[in-house]
Amino acid sequence: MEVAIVEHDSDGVVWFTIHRPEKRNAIDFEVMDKLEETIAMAEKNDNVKMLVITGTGDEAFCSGGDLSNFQHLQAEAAKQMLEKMGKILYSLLTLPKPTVALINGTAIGGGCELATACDFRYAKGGSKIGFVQGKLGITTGWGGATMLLEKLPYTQALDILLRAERISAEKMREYGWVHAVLPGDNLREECRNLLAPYLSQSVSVLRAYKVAATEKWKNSEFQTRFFAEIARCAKLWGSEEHKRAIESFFKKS
Ligand SMILES: CC[C@H](C(=O)O)C(=O)SCCNC(=O)CCNC(=O)[C@H](O)C(C)(C)COP(=O)(O)OP(=O)(O)OC[C@H]1O[C@@H](n2cnc3c(N)ncnc32)[C@H](O)[C@@H]1OP(=O)(O)O
Repeated sequence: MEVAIVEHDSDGVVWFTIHRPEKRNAIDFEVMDKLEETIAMAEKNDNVKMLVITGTGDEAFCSGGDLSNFQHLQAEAAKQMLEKMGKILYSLLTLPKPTVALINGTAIGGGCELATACDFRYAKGGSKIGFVQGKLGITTGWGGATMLLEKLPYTQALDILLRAERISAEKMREYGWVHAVLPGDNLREECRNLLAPYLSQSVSVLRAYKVAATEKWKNSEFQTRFFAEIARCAKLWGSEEHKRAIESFFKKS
C-alpha cells in the first residue's frame, strides 16, 4: 500500500497525503523519501503553484516519527534519522512555492514539526496539536523548535514547547500557529477556498514572494541553530527517560 498519495490539481495545487492511517499517519523512512521527492518536484515544476500536506482519514494529521521503526535506533542511527528528516523539513521550509499543512486531525511530535515547516496551517476544528516531545524525554528532533521560535512570538513558542501538551486547534489559532480553523465537513473544499486568492497569481509571483520570505533562513547562522537542535535531540534520544516513555506508549497501545 502506498504510504503517501501525491495528486496534482489542474489549478496548480499538489496534494501530498500521508497514507498510514493504521499508525495515525506516522512518518517512516518511506514517507520521508516520498516527501523529499515531492518537494524537489514542486520546486522544479513550473506547473506547481502550491503544495498542501495532509493526512488520510479524520483521526490524525500525523503522529510524528514511526516509533515502531525508530524506537530501536541507537545514538548514531537516531542522529542520522533525525538529520534526514531535518534536511527534508528545511527544504520544505525554504521551498520557493507557498505551502499549507491541512490538519485533518491530531498532530503529535514530529507531525507538529512537519506542519510548522509549512507557511500556512489550516486545522479542522477540535484537532489536537501536541509538541509532546518533552514528555518523551526528548526535544523536537526535526528542527521544529527552531522553526517555531522563528514563526511565533518568543513567549508563545517557548510556552508551547515547555508545556509539551496537546493544545486545541482553537487555542493554537489564538497563538497564531493555526491560521484558519475549518468546520471539516468538506476539508479539501474549505482549504481550496482559502487558497483561491493565492492561486490567481502567476507561479512566478508566488515563487518570487516565497524566495523573499525565506531568504532570512538561507544562511549558515540559521542552519547551525536548526541542526544544533537536532544534535541535542539525538543526545537525549538514548536517555533512560526516552526509552521508558516509548515502552509505556507501546504498553498502552
Ligand atoms: C522521531 C522524532 C520525532 C520528533 O519529535 O522529532 C517524533 O515525532 S517522536 C514521536 C512522537 N509521537 C508520539 O509520541 C505519538 C504517539 N502516538 C499517540 O500519542 C497516539 O497514537 C495518537 C494521539 C497519535 C492517536 O491516539 P489514538 O488513541 O487515536 O490511537 P492509538 O494510540 O490507539 O494508535 C493507533 C495505532 O497507531 C499506532 N501509532 C500511533 N502513533 C504512532 C507512532 N508515532 N509510531 C508508531 N505507531 C503509532 C499505535 O501504536 C496503534 O497501533 P496498534 O497496532 O493499533 O496498537
